[in-house]
Amino acid sequence: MFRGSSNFEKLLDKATSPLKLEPDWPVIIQICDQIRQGDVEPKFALSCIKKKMTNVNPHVVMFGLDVLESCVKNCGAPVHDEIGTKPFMESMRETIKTTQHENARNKLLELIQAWAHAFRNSPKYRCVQDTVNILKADGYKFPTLKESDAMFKADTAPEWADGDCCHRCRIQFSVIQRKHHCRACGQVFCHQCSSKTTNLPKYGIEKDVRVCESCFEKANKPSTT
Ligand SMILES: O=P(O)(O)O[C@@H]1[C@H](O)[C@H](OP(=O)(O)O)[C@@H](O)[C@H](O)[C@H]1O
Ligand SMILES: [Zn+2]
Ligand SMILES: [Zn+2]
Repeated sequence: MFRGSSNFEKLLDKATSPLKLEPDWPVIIQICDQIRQGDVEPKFALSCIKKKMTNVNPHVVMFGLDVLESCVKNCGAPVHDEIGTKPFMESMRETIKTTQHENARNKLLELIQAWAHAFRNSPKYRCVQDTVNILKADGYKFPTLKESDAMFKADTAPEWADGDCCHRCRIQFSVIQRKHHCRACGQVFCHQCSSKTTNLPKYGIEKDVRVCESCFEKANKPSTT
């Protein structure tokens, strides 16, 4: 875990270097991949990104916002679960109130508005819309919403299901018969039914991870073309 974090921090410092003249998208994509592959905890990643918001250098702040925007768009629920919390939203409000950089303030208002729109049907992330309402009540002016900003295109691995027996052979789990999860379908299996591994590029998972028999076959069937 520690290695992943230090590697993540190096990537983030590179992506937000004040020496850069424009966003370093290849590095930003690597950062998103690290989160999507589980190489770094989303909570840790976002705490590092948040620190960039308070940097004295406006370039660092703006590049940090580019990283934040990309992670929210590309990493799915693990990141949404972090930003859609009251503490995170409060820290964003604090940044909007205290930052010396007008561009950063406007970019953050734009992002929070886009997230509120994207999460409009998710009560779980209600505090994002609440934050927009509070900021409006505080007199902040939001830019016109661009629908495209609120489209999260990421195809992310499904959340893990729970169960007391194997999804495929129905054997009951016990102290001996341990549970395992397929990273492709998210279902719970015994070891015998999920002993294979494969990468899942469609979910941004480049390394081999545990999958069930049927997901292994699907991921490795010869293409018909
Ligand atoms: O070994 P355990 O103590 O039962 O814990 C299980 C392992 O962590 C499994 O990881 P894996 O899928 O990578 O095997 C995970 O899928 C299960 O949900 C956990 O219950
Ligand atoms: Zn089984
Ligand atoms: Zn599966």
